[in-house]
Amino acid sequence: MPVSNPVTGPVSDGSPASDSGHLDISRRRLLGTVGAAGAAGLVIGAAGGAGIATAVSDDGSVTTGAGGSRALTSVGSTEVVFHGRHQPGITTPLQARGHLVAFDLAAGAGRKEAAALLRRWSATARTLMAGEVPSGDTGIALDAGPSSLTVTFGFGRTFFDRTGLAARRPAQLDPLPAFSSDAVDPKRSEGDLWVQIGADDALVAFHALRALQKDAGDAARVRWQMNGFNRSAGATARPMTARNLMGQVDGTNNPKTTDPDFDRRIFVPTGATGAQDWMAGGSYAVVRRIRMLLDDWEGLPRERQERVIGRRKADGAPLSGGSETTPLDLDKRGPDGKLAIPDNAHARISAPEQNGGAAMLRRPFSFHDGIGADGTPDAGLLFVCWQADPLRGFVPVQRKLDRGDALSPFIRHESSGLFAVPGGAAEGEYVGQRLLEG
Ligand SMILES: C=CC1=C(C)c2cc3[nH]c(cc4nc(cc5[nH]c(cc1n2)c(C)c5CCC(=O)O)C(CCC(=O)O)=C4C)c(C)c3C=C
Ligand SMILES: [Fe+2]
Repeated sequence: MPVSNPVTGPVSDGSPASDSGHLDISRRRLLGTVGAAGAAGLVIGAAGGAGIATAVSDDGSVTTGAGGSRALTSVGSTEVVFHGRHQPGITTPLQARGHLVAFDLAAGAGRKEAAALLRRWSATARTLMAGEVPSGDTGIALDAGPSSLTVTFGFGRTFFDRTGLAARRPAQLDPLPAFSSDAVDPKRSEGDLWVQIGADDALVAFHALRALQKDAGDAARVRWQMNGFNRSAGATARPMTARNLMGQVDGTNNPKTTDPDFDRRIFVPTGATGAQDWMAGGSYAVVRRIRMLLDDWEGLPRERQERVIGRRKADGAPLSGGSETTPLDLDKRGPDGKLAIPDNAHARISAPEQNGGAAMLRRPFSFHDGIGADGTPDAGLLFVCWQADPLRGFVPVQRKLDRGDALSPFIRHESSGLFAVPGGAAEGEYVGQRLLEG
């Protein structure tokens, strides 16, 4: 039976490898132990350097077990493929844990050092995503399977000057406009290089973060780092759209991979010319750390919270009626003659039909970095959105939200980044090779 995923839309549980390179085994029948799997099917042998054993049950599901003696739960066994047309971590279903890290190249490091770094990083990402254990490993993730680990690499505007590649910098990396409601800290913004790590296990995610930081060596140093989370797989009775820390169902109206125009909106086409040629199959990520003013938000009665967004809190259904997936009826009026979805409601203002069709794929993590001296939580959304061109995605929508979104009094954009995320690496290639060696 197909299930719905907040990022990719309906997901078939029949095919082992989906469009997004996700070996989709997590939603199939769980196998308790290799013994149980063996009764149902066949242990087909070891995969990877960690002595991982894979079991196939009679319904075709695949479970991977550490050491061959014990099956992992399906959360641990799910593997996302590193190589492909697009990098992983864009259409991959939201993971429970995330790290966003920006690096600056070290003084004196240029194109040659950057190429060597991307080669090292790609090799590490491929190894860890396959659940293999690199030599000299820290041991942090021993016993765990790949756990849907993804690692995604991007280049910031400043990377191109540092590497002598300014002529190949796409215009899409021109700085985002300043928005009137911004309270952006430059030290926690932008960066030469950006790495997004996601995994369904916190140790697996941290393990990848450590390995990549070590790989950076003398070539690059961390500029900023942010840690995020989402709901764990299996926490709800059925797969459903995620909630954010305001308690809203968030992600409903994301573009779906099955939409006919999905690729055109999210990925740079093959055949792109000029400075964009190396970006074929790539995408642009806008990253915003958005603090939620939770005390103020939680002081609002539920009905007012719902009018701020234009959707019901319980199930995410539009205030114009229907269920979560019913399209917004922006013209519908209540018995009092007022618009059912208020004219400053967040969902109305951000809807593609209000923005000349501008659309983006939102793939955020929540964050919580402790309680401030004033007693308020430093918590909110690590908003990450993907598009083929930020000027036809994030920018027009944020311009409009900036002018009159009912949500604005309850949030604060505290940092910002824009990164060119090249297409995925083919077997034997590293991410960014077409730029760095082209
Ligand atoms: C500029 C882009 C956007 C920012 C920044 C943003 C921040 C933000 N959003 C929520 C909560 C929700 N957003 C929802 C919908 C929605 N938001 C954007 C864009 C930005 N949001 C878009 C394009 C859409 C889809 C609009 C549509 O097509 O209908 C929703 C409704 C459910 C959904 O469709 O996801 C919620 C809830 C927060 C809390 C937030 C900043 C912290
Ligand atoms: Fe939103």
